[in-house]
Amino acid sequence: MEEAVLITATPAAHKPIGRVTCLGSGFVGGPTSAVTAFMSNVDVTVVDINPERIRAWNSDWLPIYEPGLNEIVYAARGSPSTNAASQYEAPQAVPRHKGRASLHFSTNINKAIDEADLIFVCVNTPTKANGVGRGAAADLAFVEAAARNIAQVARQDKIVVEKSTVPCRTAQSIREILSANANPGVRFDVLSNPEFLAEGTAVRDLLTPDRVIIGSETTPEGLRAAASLVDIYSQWIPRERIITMNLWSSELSKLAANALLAQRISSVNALSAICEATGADVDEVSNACGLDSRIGPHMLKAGPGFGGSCFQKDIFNIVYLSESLHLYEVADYWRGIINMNQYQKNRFTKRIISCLFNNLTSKKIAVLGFAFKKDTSDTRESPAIALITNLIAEKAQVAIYDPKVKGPQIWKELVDAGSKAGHLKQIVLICKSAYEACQGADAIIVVTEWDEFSNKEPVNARKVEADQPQGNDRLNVPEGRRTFTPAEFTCTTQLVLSEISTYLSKETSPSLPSREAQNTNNPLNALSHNIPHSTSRTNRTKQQRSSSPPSPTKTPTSAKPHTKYLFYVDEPTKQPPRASNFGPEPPMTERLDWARIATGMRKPMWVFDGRNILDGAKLEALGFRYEAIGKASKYAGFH
Ligand SMILES: NC(=O)C1=CN([C@@H]2O[C@H](COP(=O)(O)OP(=O)(O)OC[C@H]3O[C@@H](n4cnc5c(N)ncnc54)[C@H](O)[C@@H]3O)[C@@H](O)[C@H]2O)C=CC1
Ligand SMILES: O=C(O)[C@H]1O[C@H](OP(=O)(O)OP(=O)(O)OC[C@H]2O[C@@H](n3ccc(=O)[nH]c3=O)[C@H](O)[C@@H]2O)[C@H](O)[C@@H](O)[C@@H]1O
Repeated sequence: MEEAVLITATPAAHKPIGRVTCLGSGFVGGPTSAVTAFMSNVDVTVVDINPERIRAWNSDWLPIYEPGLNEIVYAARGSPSTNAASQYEAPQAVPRHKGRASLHFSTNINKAIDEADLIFVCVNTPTKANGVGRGAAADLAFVEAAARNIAQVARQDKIVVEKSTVPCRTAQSIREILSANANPGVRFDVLSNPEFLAEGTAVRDLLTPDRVIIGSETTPEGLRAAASLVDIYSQWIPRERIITMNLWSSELSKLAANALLAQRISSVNALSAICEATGADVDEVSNACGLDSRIGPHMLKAGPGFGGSCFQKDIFNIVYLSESLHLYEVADYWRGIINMNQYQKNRFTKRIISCLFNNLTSKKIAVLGFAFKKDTSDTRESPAIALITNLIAEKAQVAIYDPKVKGPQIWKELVDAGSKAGHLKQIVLICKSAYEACQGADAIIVVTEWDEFSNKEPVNARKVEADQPQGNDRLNVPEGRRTFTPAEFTCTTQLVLSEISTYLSKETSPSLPSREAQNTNNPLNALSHNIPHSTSRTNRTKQQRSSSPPSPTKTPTSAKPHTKYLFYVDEPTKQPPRASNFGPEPPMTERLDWARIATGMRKPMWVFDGRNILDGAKLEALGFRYEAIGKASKYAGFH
């Protein structure tokens, strides 16, 4: 068996990388390329077979929503705004970070492959829908097509980096496809470099990852290729967080990490069912367990079942692998996590139906949130889809509001889940505000934990700091210095960028690579330097202003002028010229006024909190009947 190898010194003759091409401009390819172009000295060209996506990446209206992403893309593109007539002025304030554009989006795939020294493969790897392994194995058609394309076009040696999540030993298949189709004299080295970013925190995760994994062959050529990639990442990531290992360990580590994370969520969701039956409170149980340092606090939040494009797919991948290896008990173990997730989704719907007197016919149900989690526009496998499909089957009228998901995307998901488009138009309403959705409703269901829905007191930053400085470990902030808590961190673009800017500029931080500490041209510094302190166009609400943690300029940890708080608008006020899923982001709204909602609802007024983001006592004081995941029901099953 090959042993894991830690590259401590860069092998002498490895190739310096100047140009990187990324195949796939999705949730991974786009942000990863943007941060790489922004933080390193390489030029990155992102290509995609979907021209609409590339058009969107080249426009003011990016195809995905991620806090902090707009600013980095605009800066790295070096072309602040493509629409001169736009009222969207924020990008003009962003400087060119290197004095030139180093991030490009293109549909000319062959040219980009030909010019690249290193190619990231960030294409989709969905679960197979047909044939052998249907419903479980990974569909590698996009990966194979990408490999063939690279082999046919390349006229010089390339390093091919598998960034997509793939089954263990896929690098072997890629290598065979590349060498079988290669032009004479062209050599390919294949690396595995799985991505661990989570949506909603992608920029932060890419800027300050817990670790970067690079798998390579342990031959001199393989190690040299790995060293080339280490060189890129080490321009902004501390070297000790860049781990090298053999290819198969790297591929399996990605699947394993996702399976372990999903397993925690299914475990806590299973406990939530016990809580509801016994009167225990799942938040209290999670907190009690998470304070054990061996368990840790993350990924222990009960909810309506996990969503997103990867957890289920990657566990199915392990199930399929286990069965292929005749490890049936192992396969059953992992399959149990998905079964529990499905059970949780159905359980939540059943509880709602039970409370509503087992009759939803013609009742108006407001669904708050459609994205699979907050701070993303992604809807893949969102628990909202199964929930709404169930409500439709019960003949309810459904009004949906999500601050970042566009109407056409919601229609598409519901049609893909089996609803008829014509029927949907009659019974589903997509609303521009939560107030519109809740007007005249019999019940409200909170499916996504967007901050604006919560009526809980914002986290008291100072108290959390004193109690549990858990946000700091991820950022490796030196002892005694304050940073934002994870909850604050994920809230807004401003927090993400200003905190990261502060972090990267700390000259005394022992964990920073010296390049960052000494680099006065650090692009993040420039980014915050040049953004005017204008409140006139800010989309921050009164409440956000009063409840936000203090500006880094006012904290003792960040006295530098360039760490000032960013008042930044990332939403254009003008509609884009075409109708599509890719449009301007609507402004973030203030927190919901639940008293106002109460005045417009039908009685009895139900609120079903799928995320435990509401203060039930406050709602009950307003006359609502409040039910929450993992808390004993007061009403279900009594009719
Ligand atoms: N979404 C996430 O948060 C994460 C995803 N991953 C993994 O990364 C991979 C990509 O995921 P996403 O970015 O979410 O998928 P995505 O579906 O958003 O993007 C994939 C893109 O690749 C393009 N594409 C397909 N074949 C191509 C080709 N031959 N040449 C150029 N472009 C091509 C597609 O048109 C699409 O735009 C998957 O394997 C996924 O499991 C890993 C970590 C996080
Ligand atoms: O491979 C991937 O695609 C990525 O999958 C997840 O990231 P992501 O799916 O974007 O988001 P998570 O924060 O992990 O949430 C996944 C789902 O679990 C739910 N969740 C999460 C955490 C929790 O405590 N409880 C809970 O129900 C979320 O609401 C969401 O529906 C992993 O966290 C990433 O590390 C990984 O790179």
